[in-house]
Amino acid sequence: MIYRAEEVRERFARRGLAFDPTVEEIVRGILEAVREEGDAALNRLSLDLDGHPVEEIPKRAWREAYEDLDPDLRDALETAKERIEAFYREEARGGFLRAEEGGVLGQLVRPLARVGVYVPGGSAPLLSTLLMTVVPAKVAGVREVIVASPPRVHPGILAAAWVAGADRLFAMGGAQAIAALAYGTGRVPRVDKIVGPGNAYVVAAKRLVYGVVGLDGLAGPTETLIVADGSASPRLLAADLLAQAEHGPDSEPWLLSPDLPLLERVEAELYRQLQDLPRAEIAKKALERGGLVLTRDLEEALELANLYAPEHLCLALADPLPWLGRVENAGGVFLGEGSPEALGDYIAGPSHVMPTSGTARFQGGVAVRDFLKVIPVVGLSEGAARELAKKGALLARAEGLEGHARSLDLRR
Ligand SMILES: NC(=O)c1ccc[n+]([C@@H]2O[C@H](COP(=O)([O-])OP(=O)(O)OC[C@H]3O[C@@H](n4cnc5c(N)ncnc54)[C@H](O)[C@@H]3O)[C@@H](O)[C@H]2O)c1
Ligand SMILES: N[C@H](CO)Cc1c[nH]c[nH+]1
Ligand SMILES: [Zn+2]
Repeated sequence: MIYRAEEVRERFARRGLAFDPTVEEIVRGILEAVREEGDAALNRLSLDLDGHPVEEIPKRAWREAYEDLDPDLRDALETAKERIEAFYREEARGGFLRAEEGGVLGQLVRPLARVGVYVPGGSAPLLSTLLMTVVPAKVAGVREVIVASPPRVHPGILAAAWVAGADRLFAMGGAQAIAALAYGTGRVPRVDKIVGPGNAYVVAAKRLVYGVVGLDGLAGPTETLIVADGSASPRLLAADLLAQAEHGPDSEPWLLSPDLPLLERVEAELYRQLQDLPRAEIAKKALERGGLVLTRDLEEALELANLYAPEHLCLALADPLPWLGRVENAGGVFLGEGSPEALGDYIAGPSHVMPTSGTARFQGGVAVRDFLKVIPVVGLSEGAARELAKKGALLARAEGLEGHARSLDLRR
């Protein structure tokens, strides 16, 4: 379906994370049950929803899965892990302590102690998501990373846990896994923060436990928005749209271009490539949620892309670099046809866990900083404290907080 820009503008501008009240009600029930009854509810729910009780899978089984893996796949996992690790080692994470008139001001930067990572496994065993979350957590220095993934956990996920250096892994999925990580049960320890994407149940559960634990964000169904000019290949564009459409019927693939013949050729290519795509039925539904959009020019395409704030923004342009300055809202940017999003999904370097549903307006993707906390340090000299106390007391009295003002008066 080819839309005109005016037909999608309002929809793009209004986008935001919407919650299905039915899902939310189910999830509230699950959270409450796990909080109240712990492991008994966790097991019951896991049996009801996933046909299997919760179990912890020991490291020995991860290593065996790794050793049994096809050597080429093992090598691909190792390369992906090394590239993610190298990318996140670059991220600044040092604190500082600055001398200030005889005293010090600074920031301590500390890794979180225990983090829960959710690795989706309902529709596909996303072993790459394990690497994309556990590796930056370990680079940040998190002591204990606990993985949750729906039973029966795919051997590829176990092997990825081995390669990434996770600490524990529980076969548990959905809202019950989020509840177990947030509240803790007899078997599952309570974590400080939950990181990772998931379906509507997982995302609703994460939102509802925020405050009991920290969150990386609410990454849900994947989406991609490609801006293309006449230089782009219809075959590659269609393949890139289908790559993300196959995630789920709720994925959203969009292509924006001022070139109508290009859009028409991509439409024909999509039908052609769908013929033998194993997940064609899923991809077709996703294609109905997204679409092809004819824009006036590339400026309008970029303006709409910023309104939409996609998880992935792909610039399939002859010369993409000069357009980077126009990008305001995106989870990640992919420059040119040689940098397809599917490479970002697996092996380019940055984590593929990126903000969806327009949350890229205010949130970036998973990175080392998600696993750190910043603690300010104030150590003023007597002279500096005396100097600042007078103005501080004035501010306190302006707020009507006499107790604060008196505390400061005593320093003068
Ligand atoms: N944005 C990102 O960074 C990113 C990355 C990877 C994946 N994703 C998205 O993650 C999602 C993964 O979803 P998934 O479904 O494949 O796996 P999932 O692991 O998130 O969900 C499966 C779980 O959902 C629960 N569930 C299913 N139906 C239920 C019901 N009726 N009631 C209660 N609970 C129910 C089950 O307990 C099951 O274990 C996809 O939408 C994918 O696009 C996003
Ligand atoms: N595109 C998904 C969300 O960014 C990540 C993924 C995992 N495996 C394949 N793709
Ligand atoms: Zn993907």
